[in-house]
Amino acid sequence: MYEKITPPTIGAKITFKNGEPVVPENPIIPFIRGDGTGIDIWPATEKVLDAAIAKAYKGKRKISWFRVYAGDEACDLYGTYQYLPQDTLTAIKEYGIAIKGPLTTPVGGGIRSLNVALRQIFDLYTCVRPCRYYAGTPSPHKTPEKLDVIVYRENTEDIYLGIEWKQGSEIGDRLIKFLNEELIPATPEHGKKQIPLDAGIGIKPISKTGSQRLVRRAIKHALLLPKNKQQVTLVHKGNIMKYTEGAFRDWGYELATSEFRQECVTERESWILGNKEKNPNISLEENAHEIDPGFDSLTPEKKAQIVKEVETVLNTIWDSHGNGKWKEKIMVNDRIADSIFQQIQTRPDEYSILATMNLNGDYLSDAAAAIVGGLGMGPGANIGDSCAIFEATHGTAPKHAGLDRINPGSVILSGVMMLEYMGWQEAADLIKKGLGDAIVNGQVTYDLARLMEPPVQPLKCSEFADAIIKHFG
Ligand SMILES: NC(=O)C1=CN([C@@H]2O[C@H](COP(=O)(O)OP(=O)(O)OC[C@H]3O[C@@H](n4cnc5c(N)ncnc54)[C@H](OP(=O)(O)O)[C@@H]3O)[C@@H](O)[C@H]2O)C=CC1
Ligand SMILES: O=C(O)CCC(=O)C(=O)O
Ligand SMILES: [Mg+2]
Repeated sequence: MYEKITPPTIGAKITFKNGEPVVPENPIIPFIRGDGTGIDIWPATEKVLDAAIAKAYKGKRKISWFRVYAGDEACDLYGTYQYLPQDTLTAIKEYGIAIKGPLTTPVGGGIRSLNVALRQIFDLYTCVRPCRYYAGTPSPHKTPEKLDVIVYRENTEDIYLGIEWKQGSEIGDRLIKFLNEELIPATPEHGKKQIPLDAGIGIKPISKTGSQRLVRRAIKHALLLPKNKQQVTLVHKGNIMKYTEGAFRDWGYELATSEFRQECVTERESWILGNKEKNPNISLEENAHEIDPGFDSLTPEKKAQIVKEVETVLNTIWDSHGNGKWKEKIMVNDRIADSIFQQIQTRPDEYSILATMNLNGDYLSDAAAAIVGGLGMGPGANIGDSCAIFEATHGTAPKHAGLDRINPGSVILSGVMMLEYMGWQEAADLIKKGLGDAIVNGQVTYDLARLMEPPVQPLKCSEFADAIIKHFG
């Protein structure tokens, strides 16, 4: 079945039932070491995960690691250009849960991203990237502890679908001609716009299905959070990209107010309900005026539309959500993407789950990780309905590769997410404690050491793993 790899002889498969993993006591889990700093990070990660599982379950539970290959080391084993061998895909499909280090993607030309390919091949449509602060972690921000968000990033579409044509290519030029001469003139709202003839072209598909399945998972996650964190913010640039990013917002609200009607309230609904609670005799017009600051300058049609919105909200959810009951529901709001980048810095404690499309989530997860300690502290998970692959937010950081100095924290914390996903909470908790205590004691790698005051001597990557294990307690 496999060309060049052999699964462990001991261990059993993880299966999936209704989208959730069913985990045996001794699961076989494929891992990809990764390019660049993967060579340093993976051994540290494996050591910490194994030690935590051994301590938590005293031999009753154990992972049988199954080494599979992707990226540069796959080419070494399987031959030139064999970046993602069939063996690796077969193993991940068969065993259901995998964990990986970072993989290189060249800029401009060359292969398309192996990381993105894995997400698309296994339909891992949800990328979950929590950004929370560990006490004692140095940060350029004054109050990093106020940020505790989870980026829920759509993981399979948007421009990451990779449908693009190079400037000057035959099909690219044909497409531009077709758009300029036929489709744009046939669309009155585009007026006389034209695409420059020397443009490269990329396609940005955002589907209703893709958007709603992502928002569904985000809301389900919010339901499990403490009351004060039960909020989902739809992040988009819908003012500019109305039918892709704007549609993502609209489909998100549509899903929240249909599938989760009893559990959710939208921000606008909360204003309407709140206005009536403050003044039970408020008219529909006055209420509409309150929720829309520019109401007076709107056209009569637009005013009527907002009044109708107020009436519909009060008619449909006053009984279930009024009289303050909405405060117990999941708040669903939306923010424009550029604004959310400043909001997570200036008002971090106002946000919880940030549901995004693919590109916005990619940017936002690096930015949020920077606030709570940098990319060395940014874990992640790619989750589908019958497979999950855990990986850090960061890339291969090539200049640090092979020097035993990079911070393995983000892949270790991705391992923590994997253990939690498997239901192995006790082992996950040990690692979180060990990592937190190591940081509080100033036992950190170079990235955190350089920000600490007073400065501390940095630990090596491997030493940081040992320090985490020592602090299991
Ligand atoms: N999922 C994946 O596998 C991903 C792969 N990539 C790929 O990785 C390659 C390199 O990308 P690049 O843009 O350099 O981004 P990287 O995320 O690899 O690194 C950028 C910088 O972030 C810091 N950093 C990254 N990882 C860590 C860590 N574990 N601990 C501490 N600091 C860290 C380092 O900063 P400093 O030097 O200042 O300390 C590093 O130089 C590209 O080919 C890219 O496509 C990128 C993102 C995700
Ligand atoms: O695949 C890559 O090379 C980059 C992907 C990335 O930046 C991410 O998923 O965060
Ligand atoms: Mg990224």
